[in-house]
Amino acid sequence: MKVRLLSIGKDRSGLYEPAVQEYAKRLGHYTRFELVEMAEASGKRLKPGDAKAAEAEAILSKRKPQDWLVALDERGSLLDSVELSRYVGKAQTGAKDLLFIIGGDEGLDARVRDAANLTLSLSKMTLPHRLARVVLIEQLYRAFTILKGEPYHK
Ligand SMILES: C[S@@+](CC[C@H](N)C(=O)[O-])C[C@H]1O[C@@H](n2cnc3c(N)ncnc32)[C@H](O)[C@@H]1O
Repeated sequence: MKVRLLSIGKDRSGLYEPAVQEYAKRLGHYTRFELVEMAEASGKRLKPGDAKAAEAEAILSKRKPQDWLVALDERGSLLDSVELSRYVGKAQTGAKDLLFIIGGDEGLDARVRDAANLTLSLSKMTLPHRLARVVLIEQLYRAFTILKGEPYHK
């Protein structure tokens, strides 16, 4: 199984990158894991709606036939950690790969949300996309430890 976490835009502050790298390393013990970063289209002087549409096209071009696409959005479904681990486990037993998508400053285009197998909310609050990436990657690590019955999750 392969898990990819695709995000739009860079962590200009550098605040979150060490945590992301730490959890990426840990996740690598459980699954093939890849971080994918794409440039924000808003930097290309497009209007916000056009930028989101351009990003949607680039995001959807990364989807492979065996991927379950999970779009991160504050209006999505709220799962607890065990429910997320079950979702990951279902993908694993179904020989599916997981492609998680975190949007940029403007959020995700409706085309990405519509194409998703799951729209996942981390909370009803809006998080900066880089912080959302840290929370998600920790929850993915947690999900694999739950699937293995390891004591990390209490
Ligand atoms: C700054 S937010 C964009 C907010 C934008 N106004 C919107 O309506 O989507 C950037 C990205 O971070 C992720 N994100 C932020 N808060 C989130 C939350 N509570 N749950 C899930 N994803 C979140 C989403 O992928 C979102 O597209």
